[in-house]
Amino acid sequence: MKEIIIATKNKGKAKEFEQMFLPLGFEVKTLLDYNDIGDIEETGSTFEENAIIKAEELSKLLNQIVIADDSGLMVDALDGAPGIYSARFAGEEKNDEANIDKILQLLQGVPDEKRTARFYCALAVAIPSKSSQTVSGECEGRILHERRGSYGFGYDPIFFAIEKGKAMAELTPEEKSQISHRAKALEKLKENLTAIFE
Ligand SMILES: O=P(O)(O)OP(=O)(O)OP(=O)(O)OC[C@H]1O[C@@H](n2cnc3c(O)ncnc32)[C@H](O)[C@@H]1O
Ligand SMILES: [Mg+2]
Repeated sequence: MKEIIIATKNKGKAKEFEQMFLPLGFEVKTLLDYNDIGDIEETGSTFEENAIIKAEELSKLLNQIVIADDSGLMVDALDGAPGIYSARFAGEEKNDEANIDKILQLLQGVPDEKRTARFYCALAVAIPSKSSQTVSGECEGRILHERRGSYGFGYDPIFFAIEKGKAMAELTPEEKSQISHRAKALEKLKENLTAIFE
């Protein structure tokens, strides 16, 4: 099987990429398979910049085509926060549960109609000695008042996905990949980038 490398250390993302790339005939490798490679610092000011930083750094190291995902949650009542800081919203240790608690606390007393939010995903593709490309996808939703469901990862338990009428964490992997920000970005990648899929 062909192989595609994703510059991520996030287990939830890695699982989703495995499931989404399998039908395309790709086996996914991630930074979880290269444990001698350290953390790549996300110094950009947009999702796109951070995705490019991650993809290019690993692509240079391995001299291979690499995809990276920079994603996050944008809450309207918090002026778009946590945004690019989603992973470390409640502290450097990147704790999903603490991040969720912080969102719920900040939105205490905020009524449903003001709890609108979206997930955003930028995917960057770095190809050795070519310039990098990015695509993005979004998924509209609302922040719930409490956790629901046990699928997925990250902020999924408190994100009500409008298109499905359910919490993201109540969706099976197949259902999530019909509507997610990540799946939408990947769709565009398939259209735009024949180089990795030929
Ligand atoms: O940088 P890598 O190694 O890929 O892993 P990361 O977890 O640090 O990933 P990001 O920097 O892109 O931060 C993404 C944050 O947004 C959250 N997130 C992204 N996609 C999500 C999804 O599909 N469902 C729930 N939360 C998501 C995720 O939990 C993180 O807190
Ligand atoms: Mg990160």
